[in-house]
This record gives sequence, C-alpha cells and structure tokens, in this order.
Amino acid sequence: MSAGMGGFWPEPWLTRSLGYPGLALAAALLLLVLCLNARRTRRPGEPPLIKGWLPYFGQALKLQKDPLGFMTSLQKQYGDIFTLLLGGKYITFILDPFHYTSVAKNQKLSFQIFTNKFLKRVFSIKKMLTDSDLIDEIHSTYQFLQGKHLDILMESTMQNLKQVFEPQLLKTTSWSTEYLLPFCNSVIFEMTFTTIYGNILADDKKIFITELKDDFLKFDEKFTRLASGIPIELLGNIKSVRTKLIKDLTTESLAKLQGMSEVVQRRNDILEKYYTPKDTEIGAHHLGLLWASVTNTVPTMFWAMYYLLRNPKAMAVLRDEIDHLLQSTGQKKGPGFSIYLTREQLDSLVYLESTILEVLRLCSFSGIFRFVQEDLTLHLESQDCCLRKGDFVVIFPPILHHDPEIFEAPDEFRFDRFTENGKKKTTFFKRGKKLKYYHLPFGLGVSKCPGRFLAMVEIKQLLVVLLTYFDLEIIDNKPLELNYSRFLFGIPYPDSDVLFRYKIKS
Ligand code: HEM
Repeated sequence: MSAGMGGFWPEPWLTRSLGYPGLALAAALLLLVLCLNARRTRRPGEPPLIKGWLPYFGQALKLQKDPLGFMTSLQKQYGDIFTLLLGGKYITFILDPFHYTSVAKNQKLSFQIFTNKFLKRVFSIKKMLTDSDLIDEIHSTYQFLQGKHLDILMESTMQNLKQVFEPQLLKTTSWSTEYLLPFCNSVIFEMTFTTIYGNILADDKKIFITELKDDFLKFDEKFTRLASGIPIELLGNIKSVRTKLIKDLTTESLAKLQGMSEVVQRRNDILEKYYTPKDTEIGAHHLGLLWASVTNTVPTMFWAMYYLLRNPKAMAVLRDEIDHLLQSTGQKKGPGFSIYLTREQLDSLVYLESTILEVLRLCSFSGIFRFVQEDLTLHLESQDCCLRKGDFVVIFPPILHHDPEIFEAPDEFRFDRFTENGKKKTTFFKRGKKLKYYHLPFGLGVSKCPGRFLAMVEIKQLLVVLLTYFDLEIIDNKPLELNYSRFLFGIPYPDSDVLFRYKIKS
C-alpha cells in the first residue's frame, strides 16, 4: 500500500466545495501558515531548505508538473539531499542510492506512524493508531503471500484466468476491440479479488464483480484527495461508495464467498479477536488490502501491454521464449485453456521478467516515506545530515531508475535491460561501485511490499496467456504520458488511453 503522505497538491475544485465562509477561514489559516513558513530557516548541519515563493504549497506545483525534470534540476543545484516545503510539510529527499541503507535502518524514522494516519484518512481504520499488537498481528499475515503459500495463490490465479478467458477461447476467431485500461482493470480486478477473497457461487457473479469493481474505481479515483486529508464529506458521494464497499467486505459478506485465500482467512481471524463481529472496521481493513492488491498491479499491467504492443520485436522475443518453454515441458496449446506453468517455470522466463522490471523502472513514482520521531543526525557516507522532529524523509527511487550512469538511455523502453547473456542481470554500478539497490518499485525495508511476488506472478501469467493464445495489435499507436496526479503514491495511470484488438490465434 503506497502510504503516500498527501496534503501536497493545490486543488482548484476546493474553491467550489468550500464556498466563501470556508474560503475566508482557509485564507486566514493560510496566512498563519505563511507566517510560520517564513519563520523556518536552515539550521547548521541541516540540508539545503527550498521553500519556493508559494506559501504552504511550496514547490508542489512544479513537482507535480514534471517530477523527474524538477527533481533532477534541484539535484544539480543542491546535491543529493535537500528539504522541500510541500503542502505545509517539510520533506527531506534522499537521492543517492548509497545513502538508502542509513535511512532504512534508522529506528527513529518511523513508517508505521506515517501509514497509520493514512489508513485512518483513506479507509477509516482507526484502531491501528492505538493498538500496536493489532499492527504486529496483521503484519504476520503477510507470510501467507510468499513461499509455499504463493504456490497455492498461483494455482488459484491461473484457475481464475481460465474462468475469465475460456469463454472467449471457445468462441469464434474474429477480432475484439477494446480500450486497454478498462481491459486491464477488469481482468486484474476479477483475477485478484477471486484469488484473495474467493469466488461468488451465485449466478449473478459477473454482476457482483462488475459492481464491486465500478465502486472500487470510483473510490480509487478520489484516493489522493482522501490521503491529502480532505474530509470525505467534501468529496461528493464517495462516503456512501466507501460505506458500500466496506459492507461488501464485512465478515458476513465474505462468508458467502468460496475459496478464500489463507492470507484473508488469517487476517479475518485476527480482526475478529480485536473487533466485535458486526464492527464495520473489519470491512475497512479488507478494503485496505483489496486496494493495495489492485491499485498498482492494474497500471503495471497496462504499461506492460502498452510497451509490448508498441514493440513488436520485444513481443516476438517473449512469444518465442514462452513457446520454447511450453514445448520443452511437453505442453501443446490445444482448444480451450490448457497450459500450466509452475513457479520455477514461470521464473525461468527471463525476458518476460525483464520486461516487467523495465516497465516498473520506467513507471514507478513511489516515494519511500519515514516520519522523523525526534531531532536526529543521519550519518551518511559523505556527510552528516540533521533532521528535525515532525518532518518527513523520503527516498525517491525514480531518480535512481532514470540515472543515465546506471541505466543507459534511461528514458527508452528496453525489454531486455535486466538480462545478460540470456540470464537475469542483477549487477548495476554507480561511481564504479556495485549497487545494492538499483530497482525499488516495491519499496524498501519495513515498508517493502509484501504482495510483490503475487503481483509479479499475476502479471506474468496474464501475459503468458495473452501471448500464447491471442494475436494482439495496437490500433491507435500514439505516445501516452504518465498522469502524475498520484505522484509519490505508486504506479501512475496513463493520461489517456489507446484502443487495441485481440483475436484467438489460428
Ligand atoms: C505491481 C504491483 C505492486 C506494486 C508496484 C506495489 C508497491 C508497493 C509499495 C511501493 C509499497 C510500500 C508503500 C510505502 O512504502 O508506503 C506497498 C505496500 C503494500 N503492498 Fe504492494 N504493490 C504491488 C502489488 C501488491 C499486491 C498484489 C498486493 C497483494 C496483497 C500488495 C499488498 C501490499 C500491502 C498489504 C502493503 C502494505 C504493507 C505494510 O503495511 O507494511 N501489493 N506496495
């Protein structure tokens, strides 16, 4: 869950929502903050302080417009560590990958304090603020997303993909045309929901999943605003949409599903210990997990498809790699959905994996946030750096991912960038030194994404199915930009969409 800290970005619609009395109050508050902002100056030992001319919002507008360009220009001017004023908060950015470990290992920099506020604002989960045992127990369930448990999940994702695609595989061989984003949304949502939460047995399964997905998308659209601390009452009907989603995920509702994953079963057992059975906060916890499991996987799948559709050479190499594996494991692509790959087999597809890693390198804009619990000094390789209580520290991997010293032609999509002599490439260098961290779309240390293995498996399986069974073509082959409205919150969505078409291979 990309627990971004929010509150950075000016919102033009706020004028409409607040009305004049609200605006007057906001203006008075802003003036107060302006006075406070003006008072802050850089202390000895602290990183360069960049406040900008705009009170409160500071550098937020410039950063949101062109995050990479702006950060690169600040890096050139101020070096690898500096503090920015963003939305009333002081955030120290750490850009040198050799400094990441000092941040990740410092016990006084807290991820949990930071994420708990976010859980309350976005999902209305309150108990995490006060109960550290609950936090620990919830974290213990993440083991069910890895190791042998992942094999079980993987079987389930394949079964669910079969259910999604088999009807089409048995149909005629004419082209279907769709927009890419809704296509990825539908398939990933259904596949992930049924894998983690289970299957609806009733005849109206399709209706249930579609309604749930549509509500989820409405909620997700307002996510950045909720995370920014804007009261939900000011966000149209989102409160009722969230309430409905939470209701769909209460213990009672989940009892109607079959084939619930171990991770959700265990999570539910724990929640029932801490809450009364009818407490709606149980559903809010499940909404949090559902959000984390879908919200980054969808745009990653989108960008993977987009880049492959625009790069026939890459697509041909991937098809070849998959065909070769299917042949070597004695599998024939018969009528209907028949292929099966183990985790080891899936992981042996190095060009497929490299393609996904390359998409994540190009498209991940997550920041890794920590809250400074007390005044402290970070001892870094080249310098000491004083941090102030109440500020935030952010490791910002996009600068690493786009560093031309580490990745040649960093703006280009090179599907085989993470391969070397037909094997996975894991050595990358900066200043002549081998990098421990060169690819961080899933975060770092205590906040590293526990669902990363499942995400990779899902995307790989879906690509294997699409490339094995279908001819795929892009219709509007146009360049798309990343939409930075979720900047610092994970994988951005595209700023518009493209049509593509697919038909069963003859
Ligand atoms: C490509 C897909 C994904 C990406 C890029 C991604 C990325 C991330 C990142 C960057 C974080 C850390 C957030 C932070 O530091 O604030 C995170 C946390 C998390 N992710 Fe993922 N994620 C993905 C898919 C998944 C999936 C499929 C699940 C399934 C269960 C999942 C579950 C979680 C959870 C539960 C957390 C919160 C962990 C905590 O509270 O410590 N993610 N994810």
